[in-house]
Amino acid sequence: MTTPVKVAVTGAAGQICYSLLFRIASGQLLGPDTKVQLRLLEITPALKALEGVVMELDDCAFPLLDSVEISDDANTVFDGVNVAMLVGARPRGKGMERSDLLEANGQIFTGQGKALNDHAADDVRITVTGNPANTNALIAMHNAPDIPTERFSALTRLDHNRALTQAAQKASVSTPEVTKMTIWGNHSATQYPDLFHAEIGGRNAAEVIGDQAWIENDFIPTVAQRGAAIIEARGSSSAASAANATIEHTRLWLQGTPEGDWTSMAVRSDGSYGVPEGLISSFPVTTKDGDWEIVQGLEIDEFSRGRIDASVAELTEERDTVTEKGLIQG
Ligand SMILES: NC(=O)C1=CN([C@@H]2O[C@H](COP(=O)(O)OP(=O)(O)OC[C@H]3O[C@@H](n4cnc5c(N)ncnc54)[C@H](O)[C@@H]3O)[C@@H](O)[C@H]2O)C=CC1
Ligand SMILES: O=C([O-])CC(=O)C(=O)O
Repeated sequence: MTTPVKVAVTGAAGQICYSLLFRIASGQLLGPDTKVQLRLLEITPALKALEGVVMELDDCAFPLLDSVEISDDANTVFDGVNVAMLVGARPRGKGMERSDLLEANGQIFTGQGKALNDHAADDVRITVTGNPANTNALIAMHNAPDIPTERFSALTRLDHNRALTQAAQKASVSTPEVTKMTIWGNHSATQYPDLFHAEIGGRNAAEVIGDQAWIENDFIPTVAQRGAAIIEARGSSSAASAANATIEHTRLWLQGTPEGDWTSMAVRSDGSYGVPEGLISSFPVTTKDGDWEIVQGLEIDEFSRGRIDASVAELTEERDTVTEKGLIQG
């Protein structure tokens, strides 16, 4: 057994966390040899519900769960944490876009950025799931000047997984046959799920599928609108699949992407692929030992260029909005 890892999770009494916490505690994030200390943040009115969740965690008698602490104070929860999963934020309802949540949620990430800056462990790795995830991560990053910017990320692995399944079903293969999937841009309706650099059974995925109309009129909108379709069907937003993706995103970041494959992760742009430096945008990323690198050298044709630019334009607008609101300094 190695030293226990301190994992902070916000929004711990919410829907996503009702799946996420149990999977972390059972070892699915850090593996079978690492104990976990859970640090759970909620707003004061939700602490009672969170106590109930903690009772249930106790009742699982997870061998790897070393301790659980709860609080409504971010400074306490983030003290010494190695991993922070920022899930706590209001979800959208029917007919809303995720960016409509900036007003309600943006502020949360100024305070949490500052608290992480002042209290997290030196090796902290931070993932934002709460929407609008890219711009919330940008806000947290700007409010944590002492934390290296590469420690901040936002979740697009859920979109990546959605794209894997749509492609696998179309090609009548199982999901592990689909590799090198990329989600570019924003976790929003403008995101660009890219089949042109993906592979199916080691061959170019777009060529294997051989149906440009399906890619444009079916695949891309289905993946990009999947969150809304789930809200329409379930009456509330995806929870178990979001928890699954949050685990997978962080596990891959800590343990590394498999040889010959990559993941999608929204990280601070260094200007790669013409994405303005400083935006938190989704890229194809390889990871190793807790570090990530944007995959370089992919050729971007006119179709992909237009899609990436449209999503990045939206991210730029969101950044301008939060700058105007004073949530980040321009
Ligand atoms: N990036 C992604 O792929 C996905 C993101 N989401 C987003 O994740 C967020 C959470 O979704 P759910 O768990 O379904 O929502 P939920 O409403 O069930 O839970 C959110 C929880 O966050 C708590 N919370 C609110 N403000 C907080 C604060 N300042 N500090 C700590 N906790 C706070 C609330 O009390 C609530 O318990 C939403 O913004 C949703 O849109 C959901 C699915 C996928
Ligand atoms: O659509 C939503 O609001 C929740 C979410 O981000 C997703 O399911 O991708």
